[in-house]
Amino acid sequence: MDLFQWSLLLFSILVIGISLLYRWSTAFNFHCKMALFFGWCAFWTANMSIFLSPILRRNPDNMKLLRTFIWPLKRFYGIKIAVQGSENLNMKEPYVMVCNHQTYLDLLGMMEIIPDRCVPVAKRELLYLGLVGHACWLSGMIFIDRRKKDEAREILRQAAQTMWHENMRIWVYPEGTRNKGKTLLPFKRGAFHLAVQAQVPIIPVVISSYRDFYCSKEKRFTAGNLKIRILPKVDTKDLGPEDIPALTDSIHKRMQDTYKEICGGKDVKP
Ligand SMILES: CCCCCCCCCCCCCCC(=O)SCCNC(=O)CCNC(=O)[C@H](O)C(C)(C)COP(=O)(O)OP(=O)(O)OC[C@H]1O[C@@H](n2cnc3c(N)ncnc32)[C@H](O)[C@@H]1OP(=O)(O)O
Ligand SMILES: CCCCCCCC/C=C\CCCCCCCC(=O)OC[C@@H](O)COP(=O)(O)O
Repeated sequence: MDLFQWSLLLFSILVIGISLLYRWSTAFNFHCKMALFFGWCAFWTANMSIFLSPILRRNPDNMKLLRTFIWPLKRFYGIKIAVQGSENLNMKEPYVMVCNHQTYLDLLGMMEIIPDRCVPVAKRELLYLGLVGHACWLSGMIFIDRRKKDEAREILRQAAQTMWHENMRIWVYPEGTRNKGKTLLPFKRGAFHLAVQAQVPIIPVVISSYRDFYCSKEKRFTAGNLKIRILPKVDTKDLGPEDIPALTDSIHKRMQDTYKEICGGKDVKP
């Protein structure tokens, strides 16, 4: 090999080496940040469960603790959250909040805006996460088993009955699961039945795509910006079960349009 060939080989090795290091460091950074997320949640919920359970009773007011514990995480990650429409939450009465669901990181957005005495509807599996589950239970979260549909509907029916009495707000992810697609999944109807049964308004919330700073497939997690738009309330007064399909569809459309708008009208992927 002559000098030129040697230098070409060296250069190629250098380029491949640097790109491999970059990939590994991006993936390493991603895994560290995700470990921090779960570790942080596990640490604080364990503390809440062990040290505060003797003095706490199951109560939606305890959501304030989770809200406070999660607050520093966005600072560590360098995620700036811009909230639009907070004035739409200035209501004393109970309501149902519906929000799109993309990743576990939605927890940061949810805790950024979740009002007092508002509890999420969560999959029952969370309850089985030991001390994490216990802290969630202490915070008054509503657990449903998504495989037992009748039981899930019954739990939501009971929640509708207690919302006024206990002055509670309920947060539902109507897609029913995390969604990495470009558009929102069709909505499950539980949240809308809940609001109609309780005769409370629905407040749609849309969180923008994480694509610019987070992608689990690419193991990429950098600093970035997130937008949350809280839409004006949708009244359900005098609506009945027959109105639910149209109600669900109209809110889905508004949220889908808003999602596209706050993602800059781009063809977005979370
Ligand atoms: C440091 C801090 C640490 C923090 C620690 C951690 C904190 C974690 C907190 C975060 C928790 C967030 C967790 C998020 C989740 O777990 S999302 C997954 C769980 N949530 C949901 O699944 C809610 C959405 N699902 C539904 O609403 C469903 O509708 C459900 C109630 C589950 C029923 O399922 P399914 O039957 O499949 O629903 P459909 O919508 O397809 O409806 C079928 C028909 O049933 C009718 N229906 C639905 N609901 C009701 C109802 N409540 N009452 C009467 N009838 C109902 C619906 O209308 C359909 O009939 P028609 O087709 O209209 O005739
Ligand atoms: C012995 C097991 C010990 C395991 C310890 C794990 C430690 C976990 C620590 C903290 C848990 C924080 C959980 C955050 C949950 C955020 C809520 C969420 O986003 O759940 C996903 C759910 O909406 C939909 O689930 P799927 O998309 O259907 O999937």
